[in-house]
Amino acid sequence: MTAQPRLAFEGVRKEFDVRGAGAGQRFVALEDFTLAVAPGELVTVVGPSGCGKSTLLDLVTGLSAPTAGRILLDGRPVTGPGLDRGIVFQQYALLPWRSAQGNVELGLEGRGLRRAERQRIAREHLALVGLEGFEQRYPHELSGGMKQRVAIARSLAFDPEVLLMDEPFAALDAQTREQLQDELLRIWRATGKTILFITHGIEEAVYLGQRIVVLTPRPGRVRDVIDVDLGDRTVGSSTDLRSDPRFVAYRHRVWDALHDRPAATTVSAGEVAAEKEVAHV
Ligand SMILES: Nc1ncnc2c1ncn2[C@@H]1O[C@H](COP(=O)(O)OP(=O)(O)OP(=O)(O)O)[C@@H](O)[C@H]1O
Repeated sequence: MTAQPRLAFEGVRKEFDVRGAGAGQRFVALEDFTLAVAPGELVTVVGPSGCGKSTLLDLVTGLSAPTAGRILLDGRPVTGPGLDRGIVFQQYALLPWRSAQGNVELGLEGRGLRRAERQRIAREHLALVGLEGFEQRYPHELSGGMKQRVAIARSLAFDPEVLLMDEPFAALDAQTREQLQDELLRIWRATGKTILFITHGIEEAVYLGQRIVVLTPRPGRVRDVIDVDLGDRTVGSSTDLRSDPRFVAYRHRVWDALHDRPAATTVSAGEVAAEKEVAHV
């Protein structure tokens, strides 16, 4: 990568104090995490439960600081939270007493924008996520998928440099999840945002990522970084793409990396192999 990365992790390590049994010791959650994410790139991070995926996002949001190493956003060290990073969690975190429009406007308050301007930006972003006509609905009047669309609109409305997504579709049913994956790809293409997407799901990591970072369990280290080339991913052709031999080959490669099998045993792209279903490892 020659241009300056949008987001760079340089030898990031995160330790926690151990409580209870083993108190006084330090627990290493992430070790030597190094990665450069280019502007406009969509990178997925996949790893087993407890490998430090959420810890990694906390570090990028600036909610916690690395024990060693550093994180740079456009070349500047991350030292705390900021509006240059938007985050979407698994739980939608919408305010129940505010409409969809009101929830999206929330992120824009305190930015010195006039009310009419906030309303316009919120409406535009609700339209971007396919919620035109639902602006006045309250969270309890929206489906899980719609709530997550509102959360995505809210994160994009203040125009962050980077969108951080922490298993955003994990709580949704399979069909809604696939729909929102397509929506995310469409939104990503429309906005050109840099996205770091954390997931448990191998298939989700392959479907969305231009690159997939595979983490090892305790401590979380980069086990593999896989470039994904699936040709022209036409949104809406997800069923076909998921059964494409190249897609299946990538799934196997990620599965092997997660199970610490050497790369030599992985199937090559184009090779058709039996499907293994590993939603959670
Ligand atoms: N504040 C903390 N204090 C002590 N240990 C912590 C703290 N936060 C996380 N950990 C530990 O660090 C490890 C990584 O946790 P993290 O939540 O980042 O994993 P994860 O990959 O996101 O897991 P999951 O996929 O289950 O959500 C875990 O073993 C967890 O217990």
